[in-house]
Amino acid sequence: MKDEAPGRRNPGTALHREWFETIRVNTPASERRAASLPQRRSLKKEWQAAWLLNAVRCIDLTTLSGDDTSDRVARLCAKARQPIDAVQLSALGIDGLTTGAVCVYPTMVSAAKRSLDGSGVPVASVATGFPAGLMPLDLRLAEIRYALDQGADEIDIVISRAHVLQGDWSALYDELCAMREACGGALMKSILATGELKTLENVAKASHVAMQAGSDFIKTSTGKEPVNATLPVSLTMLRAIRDYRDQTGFAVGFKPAGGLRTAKDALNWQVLMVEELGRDWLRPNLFRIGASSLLGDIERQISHHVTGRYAASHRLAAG
Ligand SMILES: O=C[C@H](O)COP(=O)(O)O
Repeated sequence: MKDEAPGRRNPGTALHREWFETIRVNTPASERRAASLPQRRSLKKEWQAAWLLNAVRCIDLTTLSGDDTSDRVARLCAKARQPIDAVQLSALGIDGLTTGAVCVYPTMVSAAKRSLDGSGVPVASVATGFPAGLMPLDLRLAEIRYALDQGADEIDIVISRAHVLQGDWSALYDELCAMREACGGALMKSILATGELKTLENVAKASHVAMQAGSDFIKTSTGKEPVNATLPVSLTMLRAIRDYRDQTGFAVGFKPAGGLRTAKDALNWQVLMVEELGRDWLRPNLFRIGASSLLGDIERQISHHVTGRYAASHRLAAG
């Protein structure tokens, strides 16, 4: 796999409709497969803690609220630097654990960069008219450039759902290529907003176009759609990632986001990754979990693993 270099970028390809035009997705079969996951791998207790710690290092710790302030972002960044209590980590023989990134609105990037200075934790910014993306393209591209000027290391863009719903794959591809170019050296994660794409076939096709246009990650949702990340949608996207790897040799990352709140979710998504793509994908350069409130439950489970009891929520470091 060509994914070892830290700054790896997906070079993309020309638009190859033949890679996706005939795709058919058996929705009931995908749903059955997703539903069977929790039973497929019963993780032993001692391994659960390791899987949960791995989930932590893959979290894009997120705040995307209308009432965000630089103080809230600073608290979030403090959590990103030290997501799990140091005493508990040392009981597990680990030190230096951080989240994968923090994810904020463009106007919060500079506050996040200040708070994360020297930590090595990247700052991801949403852009392109997040969450709906219904702005003229030049303004969406200008927003990417603004976020980069503020210091963003990664850009989470949203696609135009209308292009997918109308089957206008050239328009989607061209728009994404323009965004990819505007991202320069920053990683581009493309949010498909799958809850608004109507069918799993559309999800599969949009995934292919996003990767062909050079997305470094494909991401399920903004967290603002009525339906956000689900296991059947994720299964469809992972199979598209596998196809793209088979066609090009390039490993694109995956980011489920929106509604992941429990340690069980973190385990289920990792099991899905391993079963569909293999263990190589379970690291931050190929797997991120976009979540605003998942860390609290993981902390509770880690605390229980170390001490044998659940800590009161005010004793945990997660906000
Ligand atoms: O990209 C991340 C999502 O906006 C987070 O969604 P969430 O608040 O449901 O965890």
